[in-house]
Amino acid sequence: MSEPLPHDRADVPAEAWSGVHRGPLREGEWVRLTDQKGRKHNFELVAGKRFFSNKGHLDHDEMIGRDEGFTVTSSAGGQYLVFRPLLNEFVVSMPRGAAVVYPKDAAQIVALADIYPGARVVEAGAGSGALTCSLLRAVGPWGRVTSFELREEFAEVARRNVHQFFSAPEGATHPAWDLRLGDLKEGLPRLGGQVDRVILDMLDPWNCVDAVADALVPGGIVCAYVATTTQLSRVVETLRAHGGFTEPQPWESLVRDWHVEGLAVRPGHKMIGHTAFLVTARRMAPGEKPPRKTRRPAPGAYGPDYTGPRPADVPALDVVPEVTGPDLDA
Ligand SMILES: C[S@@+](CC[C@H](N)C(=O)[O-])C[C@H]1O[C@@H](n2cnc3c(N)ncnc32)[C@H](O)[C@@H]1O
Repeated sequence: MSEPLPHDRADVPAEAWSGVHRGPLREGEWVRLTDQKGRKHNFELVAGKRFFSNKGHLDHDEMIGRDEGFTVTSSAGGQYLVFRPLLNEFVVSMPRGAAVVYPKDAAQIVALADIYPGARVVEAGAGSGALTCSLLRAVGPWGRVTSFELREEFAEVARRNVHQFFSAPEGATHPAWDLRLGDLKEGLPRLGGQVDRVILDMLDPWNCVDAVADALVPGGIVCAYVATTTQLSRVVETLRAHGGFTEPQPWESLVRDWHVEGLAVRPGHKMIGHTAFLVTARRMAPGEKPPRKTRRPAPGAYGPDYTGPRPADVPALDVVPEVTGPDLDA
């Protein structure tokens, strides 16, 4: 990217930008209380304030100044476990503008899009800033995360949440973060290329594929996060049709809790049914194309010879995927 990295906070040590705090709880920090039924309560510690629940009240002053990891008892005998919230706990309880990337998916994005310390990452949209926090953690203070957001009110929510999580000193932003108001398609070309990773969490990622291809370094990764199968199909086909990316890899992750108590060892009864799909692909070097897969038409697919009706939004494939069993060694 053309602009210099904004490491202008010599007064803030690099480790301060992890979002992790040590030592006694301070006023202004967030805490997470877990009651005896496992219910969570997250709030900011304010001297003189009280936390109320169906088990009476608790004074914030009882918690300020103590090392996290203790139990407090409320005025009506309720017991609460007190810790600072972890990043995955913070993002599901922080104020939201747009829907957030859930922790299980943020973890997959960091792993599958191979986000590393020092990486130059671009994301859109910033939304509520949930994924931004994971990306900033992964690139560290010497990386760069440029977040585009179309809507000013969402950008403001993201700014506040990121600021809150990293507990930035007054007026300081994370040194690796560059939040830009506007459309990724227009802003990306102005970054001057040399982007290592692009993460797209928006309604129409397929419309950004050309801009992403121009910005990514050879070997760079694009990762799209989409909620529906129609979006999934469209973004995969657009990446394929572009020709300058490797075969797109669609993913979904399902996470299930387990109940383990004595001989009662079984999967939990509840799980999050669906969040979104991920698609990753790597940028080829300029002028290079990936080898075409050997394919034969599948009956009933919208292939080159298909002339019947099909949903207006689903493009016909120029090549129809082979119908095979699972390739477990791939
Ligand atoms: C689902 S939200 C993103 C949530 C975010 N990743 C998080 O974890 O908090 C999608 C956001 O993308 C923004 N958006 C949609 N198209 C965009 C574009 N072309 N450029 C920048 N932002 C865009 C929307 O305004 C919306 O806030």
